[in-house]
Amino acid sequence: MNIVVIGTGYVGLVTGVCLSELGHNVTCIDIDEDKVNTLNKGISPIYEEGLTELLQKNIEAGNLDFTTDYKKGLKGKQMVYIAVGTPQGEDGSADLTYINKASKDIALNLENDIIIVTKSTVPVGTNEHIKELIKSNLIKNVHLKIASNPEFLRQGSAVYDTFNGDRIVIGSDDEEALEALEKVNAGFHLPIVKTDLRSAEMIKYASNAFLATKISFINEMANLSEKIGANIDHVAAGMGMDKRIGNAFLNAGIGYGGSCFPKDTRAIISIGKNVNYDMPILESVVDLNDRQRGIIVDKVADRFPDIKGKKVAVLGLAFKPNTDDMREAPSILVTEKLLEEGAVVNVYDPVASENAKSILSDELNYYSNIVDAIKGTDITIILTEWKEIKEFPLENYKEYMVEPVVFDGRNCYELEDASKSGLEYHSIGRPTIKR
Ligand SMILES: NC(=O)C1=CN([C@@H]2O[C@H](COP(=O)(O)OP(=O)(O)OC[C@H]3O[C@@H](n4cnc5c(N)ncnc54)[C@H](O)[C@@H]3O)[C@@H](O)[C@H]2O)C=CC1
Ligand SMILES: O=C(O)[C@H]1O[C@H](OP(=O)(O)OP(=O)(O)OC[C@H]2O[C@@H](n3ccc(=O)[nH]c3=O)[C@H](O)[C@@H]2O)[C@H](O)[C@@H](O)[C@@H]1O
Repeated sequence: MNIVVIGTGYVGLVTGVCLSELGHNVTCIDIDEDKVNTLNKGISPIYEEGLTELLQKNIEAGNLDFTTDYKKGLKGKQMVYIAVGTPQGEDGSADLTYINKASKDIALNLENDIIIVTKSTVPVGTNEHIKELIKSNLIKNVHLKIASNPEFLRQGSAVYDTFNGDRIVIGSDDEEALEALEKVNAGFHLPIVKTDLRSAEMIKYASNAFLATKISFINEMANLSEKIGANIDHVAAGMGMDKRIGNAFLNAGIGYGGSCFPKDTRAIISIGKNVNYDMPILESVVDLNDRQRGIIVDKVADRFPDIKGKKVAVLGLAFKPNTDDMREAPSILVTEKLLEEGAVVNVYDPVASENAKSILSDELNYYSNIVDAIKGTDITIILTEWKEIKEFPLENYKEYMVEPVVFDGRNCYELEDASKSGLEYHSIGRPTIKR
């Protein structure tokens, strides 16, 4: 199949690369010229395991190329995937500016019949809107079909998830579009859920909202466990063994971040508002998550009422491990609050530091390894559970810090190990270890 993908962010790039790996002929279009030039050289602008290898292999094989030119990109293609961003608007709803612009640009450059496939996460009803928008701006009398194909990949394991996902969802009110998409995706050998347009759009929001709910739920249990002397690790393990609950997504911590859960939970609440339907469960999920992000700073303030002049190391800046993405990362709020209180803040992240520099305060001191970041500090705060941080020996905090007090926002260490290490160790939903 000849395919064009609009947008080379996480989703567009991974989709384009993986479809080319299946043997499809793929062109990716982006408005960002620098990105397109970099990609044509085989360099990935994002950090994702396995992506660069597949990118280079398929460019060399002649299956994959990148352009800013819609006319060239769309020429002779049978399918156009839309994978541009749908960020959070000011009122919490999904901002469709990029979707609208891409749709108009497709219409103004399209010269043959095409199936439009929406990969971006869009409010229910948007696919119909996209089709109408393209139709009303067409320069040639061509035939359009539309399908929704929401994306479920996780950052940090995007390529793996694409080839090993639990399901592929395709929604359309057109049987031929469903069949064509089923064929395009056949090479992934994954279960395919076929449904109508609106249900497919809703599956995406409902899935993200449910996962976010699971996280806020376990965080609420963690906060209570801490107050009544229970250990959330044991509670989650005991709950998760019940197959009806499942053990995934029960890691308590400082809340969910990233480019999707925060915006998608707010967007679905806004979808409800549009039809006068309140969503009290999701309102609470969002509210608890907002509070959870600040919980580690509250713990520091309880223990050290005045941190002015104290040296603090922050380990992990990305919103989760294995990505350099800083969108909605808890490190934004935490470093801001620490600096506000007058602390001297050292930071370390294995890959997100460069991105962090353009987002976080210039007053932070960046280090290229954990030992240098914690040397001479009074407090260490862990915000991202990178493997390297989880495997960093506990004895080292005692050796390099002035006073070894560690606040672990991701429960990286076993409580039993922490209690043997001679540290003062605070974590989430577990008893504090005193020296
Ligand atoms: N990031 C993720 O892990 C996931 C994201 N999604 C959804 O996928 C969509 C895309 O997300 P990301 O890839 O993270 O977005 P992103 O913001 O990283 O990238 C969007 C890309 O689209 C390009 N773009 C914007 N307007 C354009 C236009 N008119 N023509 C051509 N290119 C244009 C931008 O230059 C950028 O490269 C969103 O709706 C998101 O909710 C869904 C699942 C996972
Ligand atoms: O729509 C999207 O964009 C994507 O959103 C999430 O993927 P992602 O944001 O990349 O990362 P996750 O691994 O889901 O983690 C999201 C946040 O939840 C937090 N989290 C996750 C799991 C957990 O048990 N506890 C927890 O606090 C993570 O630290 C992170 O901040 C979903 O997992 C993907 O299926 C979906 O496609």
